[in-house]
Amino acid sequence: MSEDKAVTSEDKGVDVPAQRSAGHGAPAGDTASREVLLKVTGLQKHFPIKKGLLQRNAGAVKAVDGIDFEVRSGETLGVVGESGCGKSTMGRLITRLLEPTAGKIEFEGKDITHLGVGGMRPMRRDMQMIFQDPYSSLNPRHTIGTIVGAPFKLQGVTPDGGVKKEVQRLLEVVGLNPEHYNRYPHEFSGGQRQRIGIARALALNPKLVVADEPVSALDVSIQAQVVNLLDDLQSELGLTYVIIAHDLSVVRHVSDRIAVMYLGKIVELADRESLYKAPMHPYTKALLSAVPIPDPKRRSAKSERILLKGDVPSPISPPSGCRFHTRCWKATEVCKTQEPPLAALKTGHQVACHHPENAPDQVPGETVTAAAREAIEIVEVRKPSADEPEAAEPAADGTASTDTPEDNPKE
Ligand SMILES: Nc1ncnc2c1ncn2[C@@H]1O[C@H](COP(=O)(O)OP(=O)(O)OP(=O)(O)O)[C@@H](O)[C@H]1O
Repeated sequence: MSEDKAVTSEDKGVDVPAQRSAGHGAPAGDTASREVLLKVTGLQKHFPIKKGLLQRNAGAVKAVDGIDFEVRSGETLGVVGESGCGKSTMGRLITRLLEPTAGKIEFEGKDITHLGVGGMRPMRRDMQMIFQDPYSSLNPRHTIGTIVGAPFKLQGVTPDGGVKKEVQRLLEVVGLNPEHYNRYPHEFSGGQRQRIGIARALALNPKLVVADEPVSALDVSIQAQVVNLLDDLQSELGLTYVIIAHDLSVVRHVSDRIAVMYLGKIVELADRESLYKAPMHPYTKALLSAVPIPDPKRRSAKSERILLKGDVPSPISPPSGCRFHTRCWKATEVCKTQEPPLAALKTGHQVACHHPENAPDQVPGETVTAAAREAIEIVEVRKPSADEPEAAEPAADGTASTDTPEDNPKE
């Protein structure tokens, strides 16, 4: 998230005092050299399906089915994929809101995979979650002061100067008026409510923040403001993020690395630049083809969108071999039978594909199946005319965002 950040908190008049002590939150730069904060190995979550009066086991929803990744201190890992591919389950597993079926989760080198409520209590301060829907995640009967101050109560912590003063400071940090301490959630707009959720997540000075679709419930014009706020807070407070989104355009400007998930698996994991410039997995290529092109020079070029036919298969009985083979236009016989491993085909770029794009074919000489030839439809995307406004997109420089009065944070 670091290097192309264009708007600072000062630019936006957001006063973000330094909160975290030195050591964490190293200055922006090469995240690869930083220490690993979170390490996930072979992580699985299978939700059992029970049937009948006797509640017999009738299979399982393989929501997360063996994933490996690391998150380094101070970096942002974006996690993308279509609805139902296991992103939220992954987020809830790593923050230990869900018990994993198998695999290992290490936080700062400590195995937290099966820690109980008591064991997790001290860790809760270090890892927080921001949820998708700011409307339902805030209790309508509680004031903002009570909501943002709740983590102190839960953890039995009294900040210097008292809870009220600290909550008011946090409200200011996220760009809200501290005098609105006694107001209720319904008195705030969607973007402001998400700021309240962010203030609550920051209360205990966490190291890792997992944001599950933090802007998808918000108006497009507000999305950029919230994304930029998260970006600023990361630089100021040295936070580490896992940001989950179904849309590659949301994580584009804020991620250092991006993991693409499909049916419970990570199919591609790469540095942001590498992924956007030369995606290797056909699924990623299809997702990217749906993202608006931000470069005005390239925008005038013809743009083709890859439409994947058919629905995402059921995670109860995912396809054999490569799970994407039923929707892939490059699928061959080997894809039906052998699951491709997630392998580094380039420095900082891993992919699980027998026939990757922008990389040597891993199983050359195979013939594309008849079904694969019918798997997609290519649609030419109409180029916007010169006088046509373009869709606002969360941009690092916030230029696509309109500061609507509705979300003017301090009003
Ligand atoms: N508690 C549960 N019990 C049974 N199945 C579940 C449960 N939670 C999630 N699932 C299933 O697991 C799969 C992955 O769901 P998940 O919410 O993690 O995906 P997602 O990628 O975050 O999608 P979305 O963006 O729609 O939330 C889905 O098929 C979902 O129906």
